[in-house]
Amino acid sequence: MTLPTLSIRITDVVEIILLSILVYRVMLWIRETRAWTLLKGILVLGFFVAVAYALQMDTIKFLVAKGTDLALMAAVIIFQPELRRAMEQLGEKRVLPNIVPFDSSRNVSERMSDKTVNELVKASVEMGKAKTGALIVLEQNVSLTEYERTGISVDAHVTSQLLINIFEHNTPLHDGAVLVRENRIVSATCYLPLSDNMVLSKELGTRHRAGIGVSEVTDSLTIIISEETGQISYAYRGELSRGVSGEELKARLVSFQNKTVDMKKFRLWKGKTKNEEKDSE
Ligand SMILES: Nc1ncnc2c1ncn2[C@@H]1O[C@H](COP(=O)(O)OP(=O)(O)OP(=O)(O)O)[C@@H](O)[C@H]1O
Repeated sequence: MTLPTLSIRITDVVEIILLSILVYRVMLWIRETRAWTLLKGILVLGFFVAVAYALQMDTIKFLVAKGTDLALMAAVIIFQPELRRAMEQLGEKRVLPNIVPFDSSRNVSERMSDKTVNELVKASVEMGKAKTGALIVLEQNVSLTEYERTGISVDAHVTSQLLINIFEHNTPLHDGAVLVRENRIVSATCYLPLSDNMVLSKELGTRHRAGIGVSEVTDSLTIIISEETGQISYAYRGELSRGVSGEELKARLVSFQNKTVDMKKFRLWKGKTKNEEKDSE
């Protein structure tokens, strides 16, 4: 008996590596999202289907054959937010933008200036002391344009006075969230997606849920000031850090600021953005 000769080309090896990375990334994604629970359900269902196939149960086999396409479509609809987030994360990995330099999501992010960090901290501490409720979202690589559209356009430098004024009770702009891009307040009264995380403390109302919600679906950092307690909190990647001090907030903002340092280098050859021009004026 002659054994078949195996000819492995270099492209086969590359293909195996790429597929392994893809499977690994998909598994990580499943682990981090609601899809994990679904996967466990599918595994149980898969076991029963396998039994049905082994025992030649024709009706079940017929239903499975007809229902697979429908189930795939339903999964895409149900997991639309997670799939969208996964695609956005792929864009954030700085693989595509280096190949496709006109990727618009890159244009909106820049390292915040030290002045902006100080103004944000000052405003948060003062609003905390006065128990003025506030919700401030700081954009990073994922564009917040879709939430910006739900609010009133502002376009002004970040200053503590302006932030305090915006969130002042019974003023037209105090409700909802303020969005900050680079060193500017771009919009106020914005409506954010609420987090549906069941594990969150029942004490947390809609302001906190909205702050966490936007941090789950984007890479933004949200500062939340509680109207009830005056506590300063921040949310990042769905995690809430509650009751932080001014110093702690500042440290967090400084590390947030440093995350995008290399964006400047990237944009040296692209010229100044609209806001950079305004800021340098
Ligand atoms: N989806 C949303 N997007 C943006 N802002 C929201 C959203 N939902 C609620 N808010 C803001 O939160 C305010 C209500 O806060 P609520 O008291 O329910 O929350 P909370 O988390 O308990 O905060 P606090 O500790 O300040 O009371 C609203 O007046 C509004 O300004």
